[in-house]
Amino acid sequence: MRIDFIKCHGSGNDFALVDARGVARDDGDWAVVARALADRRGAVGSDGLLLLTDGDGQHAFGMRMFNSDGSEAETCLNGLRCVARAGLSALGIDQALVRLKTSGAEVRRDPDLAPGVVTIGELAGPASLELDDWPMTIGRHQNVQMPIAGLPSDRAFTAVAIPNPHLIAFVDAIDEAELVAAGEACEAAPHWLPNRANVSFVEVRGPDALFVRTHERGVGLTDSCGSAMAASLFAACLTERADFDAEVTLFNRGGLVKGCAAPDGMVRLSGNATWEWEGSVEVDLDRALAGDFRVARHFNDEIAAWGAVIEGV
Ligand SMILES: N[C@@H](CCC[C@H](N)C(=O)O)C(=O)O
Repeated sequence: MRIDFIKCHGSGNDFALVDARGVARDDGDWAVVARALADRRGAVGSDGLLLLTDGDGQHAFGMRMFNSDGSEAETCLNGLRCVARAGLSALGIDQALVRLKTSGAEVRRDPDLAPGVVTIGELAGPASLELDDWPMTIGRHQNVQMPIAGLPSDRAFTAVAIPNPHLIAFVDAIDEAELVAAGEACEAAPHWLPNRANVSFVEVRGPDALFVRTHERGVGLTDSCGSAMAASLFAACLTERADFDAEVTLFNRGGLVKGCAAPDGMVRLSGNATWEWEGSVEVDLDRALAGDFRVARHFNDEIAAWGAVIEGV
């Protein structure tokens, strides 16, 4: 099967984005396409697959996101900016309500954060602390700033769903091996955490700056995770490391986004949605392999504009 897609990224979290509006395809097939296009040893390579999907009576369009292991996530906030750019542009509108797997989000075109950097604002949430929904069965209904016995780390974690599940620990300095060990313990889907979780270590870099490093569910370490940045900002405000209703810069290995969390759990992010190239690829569904691929267009100006942003970080 031949698939047309755009290779894009939000803050260095990179995706293959497919316009799937009007396309009837099994979820199982999309999971295989995700594994094929996200395979870093394969023809394309990415952190996951994004689908721009049809809207409904309430939503202008929808988004689905598949991790590189083929699992479907409830949301993806770096990916949402990319899907929003494609959806807003396809419909010729500046803002929209977007349908997600289990929730919705508002998106809008924001002023460019730097010359030539297409920028999208998104409002997601409310962030929830209720563990029964994950489910996470650890003998309490919330986990704010407390160690979790099943993890190979005795740090204090805060559990936030937005609505995908995140475990967040504030640290003085990020120990990547420790982060990976905690992430992999969650990836094993232990009996107390059957739906797994994203795990982030966060450094507080002043009253209005956080640095977030994430081991993503279904992927592993990524350069950036938008929902982790949103969940980390909410956790930082909740534990008085940052202020509600104040703008905070959320740095990561891939760049940065601007964020603002409200006490009701709604989190606003504003960041890039950058096109790298567009093309098509042959996917062998039986073997989950991406084969012959052709690039129709490179977006070198956008790549350079984003490059200038991260050079300054
Ligand atoms: N990178 C994403 C989140 C992708 C989904 C996540 N791995 C999960 O399974 O919850 C983001 O930018 O939010």
